Amino acid sequence: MRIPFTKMHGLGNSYIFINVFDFPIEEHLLADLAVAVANKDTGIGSDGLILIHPTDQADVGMRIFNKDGSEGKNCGNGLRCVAKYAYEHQLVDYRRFTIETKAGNVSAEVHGDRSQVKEVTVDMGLPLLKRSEIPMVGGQIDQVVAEPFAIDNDSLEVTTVSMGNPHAVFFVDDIEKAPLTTLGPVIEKDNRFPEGVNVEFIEIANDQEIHFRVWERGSGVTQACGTGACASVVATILNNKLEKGKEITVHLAGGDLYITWSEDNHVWMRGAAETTIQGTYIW
Ligand SMILES: N[C@H](CCC[C@H](N)C(=O)O)C(=O)O
Repeated sequence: MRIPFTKMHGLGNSYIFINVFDFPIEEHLLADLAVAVANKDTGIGSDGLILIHPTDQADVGMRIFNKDGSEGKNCGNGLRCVAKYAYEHQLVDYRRFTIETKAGNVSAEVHGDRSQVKEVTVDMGLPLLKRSEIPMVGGQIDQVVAEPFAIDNDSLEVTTVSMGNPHAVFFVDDIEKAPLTTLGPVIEKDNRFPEGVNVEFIEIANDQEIHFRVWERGSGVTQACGTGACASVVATILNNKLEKGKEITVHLAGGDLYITWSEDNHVWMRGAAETTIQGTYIW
């Protein structure tokens, strides 16, 4: 197959995008295609695959597949790239439009002209906070906020938030010493998370900034995670470490995202989206 693709990233969290409006792909090929394109040696190299597809539920649709071929229900960095692509390629007529995800619709607004969108704002909707919505098993209390979480020989405290996809957030005193590659993969697959989980470590810098590192479900360490940044700001506010309604700067490995958990409970994400390669993948 000769597959036209565009490689884009949000703060270094990169995906291979296929415009299904022009190039439909059979469903049974998608997981293997995600693994193939993500491979830096034999493929293109990315954190996964994203399809931009027609839908009657929104202006455009997004499906996201992790590096291991698993399908995620949402992707914040992917959404900003999809919005950029859709506006620049005239799949949509206006700067504000809706995007369907497996977790429901979101609304996006692009900033910049059709020749090059630099930044996108997304209303990510409401965070899901119930244990059953994460999902997480074990424990009785309906919301998981600073809950004791024994793992290997460590005893941590976990706060869980779903942005349509599951996130386990842990607070550390020094982000550079976060056990990202030691505990990340273990927590990702822990049986308390029946659908797996994205794992975030957070250091509070001040009342408007946090430092962030992530081990992603299905992709491992990535430079950035948009839904993770949203979940982390919500978790920090649930722990009374930050104030609701203020724009928080999240310093990720790949750059900064600006997140607000507003008084009406919507989570807003603002950040960059960039195109790096357009080409044909031979598979
Ligand atoms: N690994 C995630 C999907 C990608 C999310 C991330 N790249 C983002 O920007 O939100 C999951 O399986 O839920």
